[in-house]
Amino acid sequence: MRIVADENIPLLNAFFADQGEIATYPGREIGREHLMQADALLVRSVTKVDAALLAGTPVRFVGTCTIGTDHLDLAGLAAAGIQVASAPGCNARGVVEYVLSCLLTLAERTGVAWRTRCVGIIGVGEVGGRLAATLTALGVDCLLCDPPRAQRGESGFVSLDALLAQADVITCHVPLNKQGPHATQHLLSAERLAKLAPGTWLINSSRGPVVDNQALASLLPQRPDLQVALDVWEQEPQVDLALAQLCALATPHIAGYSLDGKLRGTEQIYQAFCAHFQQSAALKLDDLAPASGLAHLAVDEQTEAVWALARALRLVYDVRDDDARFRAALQGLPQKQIPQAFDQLRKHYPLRRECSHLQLGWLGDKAPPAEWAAAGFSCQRG
Ligand SMILES: NC(=O)C1=CN([C@@H]2O[C@H](COP(=O)(O)OP(=O)(O)OC[C@H]3O[C@@H](n4cnc5c(N)ncnc54)[C@H](O)[C@@H]3O)[C@@H](O)[C@H]2O)C=CC1
Ligand SMILES: O=C(O)C(=O)[C@H](O)COP(=O)(O)O
Repeated sequence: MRIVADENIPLLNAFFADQGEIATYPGREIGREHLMQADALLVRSVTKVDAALLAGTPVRFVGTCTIGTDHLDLAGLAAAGIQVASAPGCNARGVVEYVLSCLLTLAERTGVAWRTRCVGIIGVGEVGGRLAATLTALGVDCLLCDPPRAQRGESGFVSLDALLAQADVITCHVPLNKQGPHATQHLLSAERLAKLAPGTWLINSSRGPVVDNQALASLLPQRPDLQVALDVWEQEPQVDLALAQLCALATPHIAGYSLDGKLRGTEQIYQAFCAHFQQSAALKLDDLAPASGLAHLAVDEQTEAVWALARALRLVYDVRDDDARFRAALQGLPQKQIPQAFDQLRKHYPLRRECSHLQLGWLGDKAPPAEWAAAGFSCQRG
């Protein structure tokens, strides 16, 4: 068995060394010449894979250790008889924590309490669904928009235009679909952006083209009331630095970059690979993942739950650090050098664990507030 893989897949050897011979390359550089003897191709989001890339190669399995699949030509690969697997939900919690951190930061900067804002979630799948559950547990009002789910008869959704008119915060969690009845390319078009209510906070951590970046860059100089956080960019790894300058928060596509999320992605693809090649999937992430490196925070009945949660979140993840690194690395660079600097920020991303690695030590006599557990934090006595 020969496996070709992106060099940025963590625990690649730990999971796959027993399965065959592994050759790794930078994800953006994987070409047909590397695949002429490969049975399986394992990628992340930066490798564009279509039937033409694989034509004439023995590759019969493609696994992407990511949630998004817009870099894969799913229809073409299926027509060519190539099995494709992705890692649904693997880093969804990381994205939720990124959004929470954006809310805390924008609240601090504007002086508007984030818990009083109505959050409009566009795309209510793994990420949007977990975000809605977390915010609801914290007492935040949410509006949900997901036409594919509404069309399947599920209730509780509003139309996109109703959401845009009513929400104080808009956060996008849709896949990038260029065609079809629910296409998402430029879902936030120039026309829709122009209608954003005064003081709206807009967060995009889905895919760059979901928001018309050129229209946003034209709008923002006339709308200083809008607060925009962009994690994804229309021409990645190229970034429009003028747009980044106008954003309140700018990061290099790292919303889901918790180590936990990346490792779950590798494990999910290992399982799919073993199922495809009829191998037993004997290895478990719990046995291979590095120790948790728990952070601790002691709280008691006098501590306001929301204050404690904000403090807890800052201990594990702070989007301001990613924003500062992004601006320090990219500002003033000639355009030609931006893609490499963008990729370097992602390749050398600091260790980040999820909130499940934070222990809230409860010192009170009564039971700890239920909303903490509901919001995804573990709380133990002492
Ligand atoms: N910035 C980052 O680091 C990360 C970005 N992502 C992006 O986030 C996207 C969403 O992730 P998940 O929630 O896990 O995907 P998911 O597939 O579980 O959920 C997506 C939801 O969007 C809905 N949807 C589709 N078209 C829509 C439309 N036109 N309007 C409103 N809703 C629509 C779907 O019905 C579905 O419920 C991924 O496809 C990926 O592109 C995911 C992980 C990390
Ligand atoms: O899972 C997804 O979808 C994402 O957007 C990942 O965060 C992408 O990470 P890379 O594959 O670009 O490392």
